[in-house]
Amino acid sequence: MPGVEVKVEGLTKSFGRANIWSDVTLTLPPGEVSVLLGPSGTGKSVFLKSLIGLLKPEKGSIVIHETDLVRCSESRLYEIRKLFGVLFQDGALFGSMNLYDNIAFPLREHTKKGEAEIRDIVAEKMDMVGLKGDEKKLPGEISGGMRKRAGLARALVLDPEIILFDEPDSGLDPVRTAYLNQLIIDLNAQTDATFLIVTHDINTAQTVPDNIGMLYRKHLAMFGPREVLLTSEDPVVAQFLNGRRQGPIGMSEEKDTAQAAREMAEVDELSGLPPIKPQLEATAGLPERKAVARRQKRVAEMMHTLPPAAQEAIRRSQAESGQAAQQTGQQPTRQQAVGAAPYGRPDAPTQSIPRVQDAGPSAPQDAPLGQPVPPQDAPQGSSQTPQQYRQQNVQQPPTGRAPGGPGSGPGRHRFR
Ligand SMILES: Nc1ncnc2c1ncn2[C@@H]1O[C@H](COP(=O)(O)OP(=O)(O)OP(=O)(O)O)[C@@H](O)[C@H]1O
Repeated sequence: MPGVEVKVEGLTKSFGRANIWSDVTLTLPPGEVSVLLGPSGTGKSVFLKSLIGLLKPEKGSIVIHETDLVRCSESRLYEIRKLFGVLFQDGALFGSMNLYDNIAFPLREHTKKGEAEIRDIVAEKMDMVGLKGDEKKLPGEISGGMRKRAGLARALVLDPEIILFDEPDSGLDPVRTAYLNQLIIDLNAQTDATFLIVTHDINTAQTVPDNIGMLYRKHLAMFGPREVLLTSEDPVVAQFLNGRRQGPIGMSEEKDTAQAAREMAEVDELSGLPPIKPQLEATAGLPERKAVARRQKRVAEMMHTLPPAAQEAIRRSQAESGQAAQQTGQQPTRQQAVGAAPYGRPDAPTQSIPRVQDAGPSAPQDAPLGQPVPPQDAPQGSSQTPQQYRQQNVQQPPTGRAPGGPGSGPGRHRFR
């Protein structure tokens, strides 16, 4: 099923008096792969949970298929949640069920399909994630990477239009992460669903997404084509992409302005960025990602609004993929042709990460909050029970409102 656009506008979430982020505005383009980065504790998981209606933002809107999830009825929210597949960090499998039953579970819970049809669907999804033959294994008997792939197969069985990945690479070695990243791109080619991945892994951010966003200092500091963030020389981005201690991001909170400025002055190479890596392509033999052509057209239309370094990187990658197509005897794609057209206003400004000195004082991200954590936010172990699944899973009707801030109001209408 083709992916759907997700339009987030002016979204604000607090727990009691502690604001997590404010005024988050972004659009996940249909069928494209987007990554959300950000230092620990900046509210990436809270954002994912808000998208699927497990948490209720107090301001703003999340519009999917013309429904605002923040304000719609519980029954409509229940319908919209069926469009989502979610890969939780640990796969969130039921420890007592084998992989087959785990993956069949949503079909048995939410559809009237017979066992023969369920068998075909489970077999197809297990094959897609490379788990054919492992049906009888229990979650405790397999590796973390296999558990993630089983969780992914379970997220796929209802043919979701949107798939959310909460740190798919956590706990995996670099080789397994590389395989999983290729699997994500291959699944995007096969499903054309809209993907949003929360990750800390720089290699994932560099090679997988079409778009990258970054949460920082309680705001969405940036969201746009991958080349914008990957070429940004902003100190926060440079520190994050290089995994350095020196810079504005501290251990558990942002550093104060003076300390960050001292470190910046002491270390000259802080402005450098790692080279841009080519984006992964779907494995040979699979269908081409439909999102690629749509994205190229979209990016060509917004090219004049992007910073010069991002424009240059986009042109370079289009030229490289055009050359690769020529070498393999393929026609250059329509997008490569679009990329060769002249661009207007190459120096137009775009949104950037706020400098340290621009930002106000910040509270420690890990400060204890005066509000009880709702059940769905409890830490997940390596397995769960069907009852926990029913509490947490997006395909279940909400059992009650998660505590949010006081009241809800109209969001500001501003798109990035
Ligand atoms: N239900 C809740 N009640 C109160 N505070 C919460 C709740 N859920 C999350 N928080 C707080 O919100 C903040 C952001 O948490 P979140 O898990 O979204 O961060 P994150 O960016 O995903 O972090 P990490 O990268 O370390 O996983 C944290 O300070 C956390 O304690």
